[in-house]
Amino acid sequence: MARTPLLMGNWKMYKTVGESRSFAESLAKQSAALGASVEYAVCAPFTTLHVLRVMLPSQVKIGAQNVYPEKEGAFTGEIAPPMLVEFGTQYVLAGHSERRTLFGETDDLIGRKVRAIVDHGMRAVLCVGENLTEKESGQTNAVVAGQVIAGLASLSASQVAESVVAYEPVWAIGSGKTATPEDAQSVASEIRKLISEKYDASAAEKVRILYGGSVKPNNIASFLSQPDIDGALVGGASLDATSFADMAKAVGGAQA
Ligand SMILES: O=C[C@H](O)COP(=O)(O)O
Repeated sequence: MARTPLLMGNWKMYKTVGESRSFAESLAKQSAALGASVEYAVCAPFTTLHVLRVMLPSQVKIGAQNVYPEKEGAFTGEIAPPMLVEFGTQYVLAGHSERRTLFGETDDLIGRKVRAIVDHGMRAVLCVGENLTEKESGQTNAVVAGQVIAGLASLSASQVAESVVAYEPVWAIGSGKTATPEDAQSVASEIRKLISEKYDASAAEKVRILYGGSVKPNNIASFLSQPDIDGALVGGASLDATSFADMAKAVGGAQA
């Protein structure tokens, strides 16, 4: 069964409402690049979700970068799943390395976020990846496996099948360095094998695995052409509409 490729931008803490409007207008002019066989999404700051939902080409889904795992309550500064649903949010990132390292998010909290995202009918994008020290000491697969198991722990096999895992080596994020497509494929293949063992073959076959870390228009196809890599989670290169459209064209080509 073929998995639908997913090109997902993560805008991080970039773009005001005005800048988001300009992005949407520019991408709308280039919407011919958005082929029907690929799924597109932008994970944007909360303040821009409404304008993006209204203005982005309809092929591009709305994603959020974070959520708090409670329906409502006295959690100052946090955002609840129903608030995201109301904006038409379909994807939510959980466990991005910047959340893990800068904000101290633990595997336990990330697992609760994944559970809350799925419970509210959105799709979780569980981000995993090793840092440089872990890579250099040969721990990549062990670190990634631990994060995958903990992040998905509360989901059933059919819920895992509908979720997304983004493999993002921490040392490749925003650094201009990427994993080689072969190394990224090797980790993606290990993730799929692990999901088959922990859940079932159907979940492993259906779950989409993305690569992230310094993906650009000129290298995205080399990742998407790997058998276990189903898309990309793109930071910096997703901020410019023409760059996003160029990646969309490259993804279409890689899957053709
Ligand atoms: O979520 C996206 C990743 O952090 C990758 O960011 P980057 O494409 O700027 O390296």
